[in-house]
Amino acid sequence: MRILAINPGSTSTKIAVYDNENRLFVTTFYHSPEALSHFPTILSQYDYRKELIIDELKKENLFSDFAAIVGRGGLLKPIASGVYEVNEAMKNDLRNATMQHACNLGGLLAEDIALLIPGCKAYIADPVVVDELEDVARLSGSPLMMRKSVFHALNHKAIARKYARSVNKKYEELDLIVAHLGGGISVAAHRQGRVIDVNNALEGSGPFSPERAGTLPARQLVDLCFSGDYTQEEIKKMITGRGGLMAHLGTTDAQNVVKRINEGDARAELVLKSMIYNIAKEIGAMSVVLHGKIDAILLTGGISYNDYCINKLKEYIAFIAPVYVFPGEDEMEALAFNALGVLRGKLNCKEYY
Ligand SMILES: Nc1ncnc2c1ncn2[C@@H]1O[C@H](COP(=O)(O)OP(=O)(O)O)[C@@H](O)[C@H]1O
Ligand SMILES: CCCC(=O)OP(=O)(O)O
Repeated sequence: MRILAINPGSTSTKIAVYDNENRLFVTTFYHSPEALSHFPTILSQYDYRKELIIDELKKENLFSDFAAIVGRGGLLKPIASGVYEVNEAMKNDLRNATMQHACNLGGLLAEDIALLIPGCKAYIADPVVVDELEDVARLSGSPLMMRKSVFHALNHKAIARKYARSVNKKYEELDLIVAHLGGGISVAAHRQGRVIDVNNALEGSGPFSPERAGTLPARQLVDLCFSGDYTQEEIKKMITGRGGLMAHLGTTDAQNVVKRINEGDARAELVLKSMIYNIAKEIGAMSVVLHGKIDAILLTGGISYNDYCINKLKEYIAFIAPVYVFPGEDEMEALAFNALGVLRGKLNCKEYY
């Protein structure tokens, strides 16, 4: 059975073709800020990304009899972890999502391309809105504002399961802290297979990241909003897209920041150390959520490739639990294997409504 997995990210689109468990092909299209600047919204990037995918598959002679196409799921209503068939309700919510992120294109692209192939199914798996929060984690200090579960659910679950397999345990038997350290950063407490607390990685909570501001001082933010100096759009960009390393240092590339530190840039050193310090604090917070009973801390995402960052982070957190590093992500395989599980009747396919 052939599966096509599609993962649209803020700066790239990844695709992979699987024949059952065997990966036949994987590639990443990188989209420069200039290339994306022509598109006023995420949705308007749709045709551009779709053509790239189809052209590449045709070029590789891989545009064939896919049994299923599975996309990274977007900013839908809060839902349970699992695989969902793309349907009208989902497409409608993806098209009209108030929060913007390229993953909103995953389900739409999967369905549109599946329609070109007779009998081909379209799914999403573990979208960024997987919500398993405990009730106590949902309240903020204002009844007008609830905390939301928005995070790298697909990679968190894939890495947690991979670690569980490596110690011959089930994910559902373990208490873990997982930190995805990418363009956005999410730190979660996984208690026996459920993500009971996590920072909202997209909308301004938790540590700052290469392109996001994380939690900001609330009163100063209010003053900024009403200063008349910034539009609503500009303030939103300060929170997501142009916050964090980008705001302080003009780059979202953590690798470049480490290079600058090695060249003696003291400002770069302070900012990166502060980002790491804030990640460590969030991991500490999640250790309390798990009552200090933690089997392992798992670090993943692109920044986990970097020894400077990982070593500095370990200096803070190593006392909490053993730390394991899974650089990059396992999202493409997780997407494909989730689709295979459904096609083989081993996983339940859920309905979105
Ligand atoms: N070897 C590396 N050293 C330091 N940072 C890295 C390295 N490789 C990737 N990164 C950083 O990881 C971040 C992107 O992580 P990634 O997981 O690819 O992002 P996303 O979560 O947006 O998919 C960028 O800041 C990038 O510079
Ligand atoms: C939490 C939403 C998904 C997300 O932030 O992904 P990236 O870090 O890849 O932009």
